[in-house]
Amino acid sequence: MTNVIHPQTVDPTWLALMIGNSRLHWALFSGKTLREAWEIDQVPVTAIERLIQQWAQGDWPEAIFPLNVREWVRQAAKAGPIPLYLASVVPAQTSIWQTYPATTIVTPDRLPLKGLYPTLGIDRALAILGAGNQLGWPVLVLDAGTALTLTGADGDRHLVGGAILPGLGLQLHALVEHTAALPIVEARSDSTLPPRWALNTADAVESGIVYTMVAGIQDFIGAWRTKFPDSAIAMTGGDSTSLLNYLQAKAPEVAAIVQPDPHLIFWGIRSVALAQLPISQ
Ligand SMILES: Nc1ncnc2c1ncn2[C@@H]1O[C@H](COP(=O)(O)OP(=O)(O)O)[C@@H](O)[C@H]1O
Ligand SMILES: CC(C)(COP(=O)(O)O)[C@@H](O)C(=O)NCCC(=O)O
Ligand SMILES: [K+]
Repeated sequence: MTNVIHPQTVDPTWLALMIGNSRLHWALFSGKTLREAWEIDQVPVTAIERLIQQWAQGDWPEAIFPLNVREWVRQAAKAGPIPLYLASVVPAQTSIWQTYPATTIVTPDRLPLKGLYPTLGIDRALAILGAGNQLGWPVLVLDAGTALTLTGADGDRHLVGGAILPGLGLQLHALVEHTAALPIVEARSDSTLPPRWALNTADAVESGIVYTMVAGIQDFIGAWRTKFPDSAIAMTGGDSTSLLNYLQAKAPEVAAIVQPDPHLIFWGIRSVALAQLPISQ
């Protein structure tokens, strides 16, 4: 069981929410300190409306707040509605959260980054900002979520560009959905490499997807390092542990320069919140 946490500092409590295509990613901060991070599954729009109403009335729905943070948020809310910093790549969900009275939508124009294109995902912009703040610039971010995105910025915080492909889970599921005879294959839990020359269907699917993804990642990292030899490289997202384990098995020298950090997007959101909230630096 996780320990119940309580607000002990004078720094304000605030919440960060990143709405991804698979899950809602939450973090509870006091001031600049991340106290707890958790994920919940996508919730249908009607259910969210109910949850937000409940929350605005001082009830802390278990569907959103795990037991160990409920006492913290309950106490912190005595001082007024807890600020919520929201970023979303699912437009249908974004507006609903504005019915909560203390929501700030994080938009790209608030971020100290250059050269962003209008339709760039806010998750990608925040992850590159978070990674640059933590590791320095230039920086390349791999975000292994529903999609696998690669996003790079130079030493001047200027977006160099990136790439988008179906993520590990999505590739496995899409192949099953669009074929008649292929079985559901989950990536193996120990993230060991499958046999490359597979002799059964499940291994063949896993081999095809894993080896091509890892080769693609190696190729992109190599190309980035040719441009920016000393650049930091960071990886985040739900499949980052699996992919990094595969990379470690296949190309340990490449894996060694990739820094995993599950909270890159939250570090990006934090820099927006710090500029607005009364937080001691
Ligand atoms: N507990 C989990 N529940 C759901 N997906 C998970 C979980 N752990 C790892 N994953 C992997 O995370 C991927 C989604 O990554 P995530 O970062 O949550 O995506 P998004 O940011 O698009 O919501 C899925 O493809 C799945 O393989
Ligand atoms: C590429 C994405 C779907 C990734 O979303 P995720 O896998 O994190 O849910 C998202 O960043 C997005 O909708 N981007 C807009 C297009 C772009 O970044 O160019
Ligand atoms: K992603």
